[in-house]
Amino acid sequence: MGAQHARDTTVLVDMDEVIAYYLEGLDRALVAADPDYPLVPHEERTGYAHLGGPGFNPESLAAGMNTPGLFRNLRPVEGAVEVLREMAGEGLNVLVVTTPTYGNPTCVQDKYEWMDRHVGPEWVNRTIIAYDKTVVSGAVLIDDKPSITGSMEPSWKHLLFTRPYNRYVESVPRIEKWEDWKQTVLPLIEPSYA
Ligand SMILES: Cc1cn([C@H]2C[C@H](O)[C@@H](COP(=O)(O)O)O2)c(=O)[nH]c1=O
Ligand SMILES: [Mg+2]
Repeated sequence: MGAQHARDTTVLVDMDEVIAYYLEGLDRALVAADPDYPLVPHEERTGYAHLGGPGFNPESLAAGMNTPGLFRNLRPVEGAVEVLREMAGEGLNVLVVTTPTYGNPTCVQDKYEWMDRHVGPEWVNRTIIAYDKTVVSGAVLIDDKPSITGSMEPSWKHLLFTRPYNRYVESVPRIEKWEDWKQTVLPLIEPSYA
């Protein structure tokens, strides 16, 4: 079979903190696991891995992160589901690419169920759960993590989805909010597409 597109129109979209509010769900799970857990207000997080306040117990953090059902109950980010559908409707090949939490026994199933419930059943097989996002081919990856590394030189250009803990990053182009997708995503696919 020949190539279906004359150029790569694949847009890869991260899940946690990009289309689903992971940190809200994690906070609930942390307090359930340890009522004294020192939560970090989201606006005060200084980095991606800043998940506990002074004196936090790493075992409580692990218990929260590994809570069954955590990933099933996340709230969708405003506008995200609509934009996924809109991008697909414009002929882009949209795939959701997300890293699992290995110790969470329901994480993988929860992520597929979340996509089915919030975006639609046809999006389940558009969901790639992978530790190494560099092996997934695409034109653009929209992701909140400041630095994404793996075993390959990525084919995609990273578009940083703005969250409080990545505001200090200046080296990566960013998308501030979903409604900006046309101005930010399309020029990275091909300038003439915009
Ligand atoms: C936002 C965030 C996520 N994680 C954990 C939770 C998930 O298992 C993965 C998701 O990673 P991805 O880069 O969004 O695919 O990582 C975390 O540990 N800390 C965070 O701030
Ligand atoms: Mg993320």
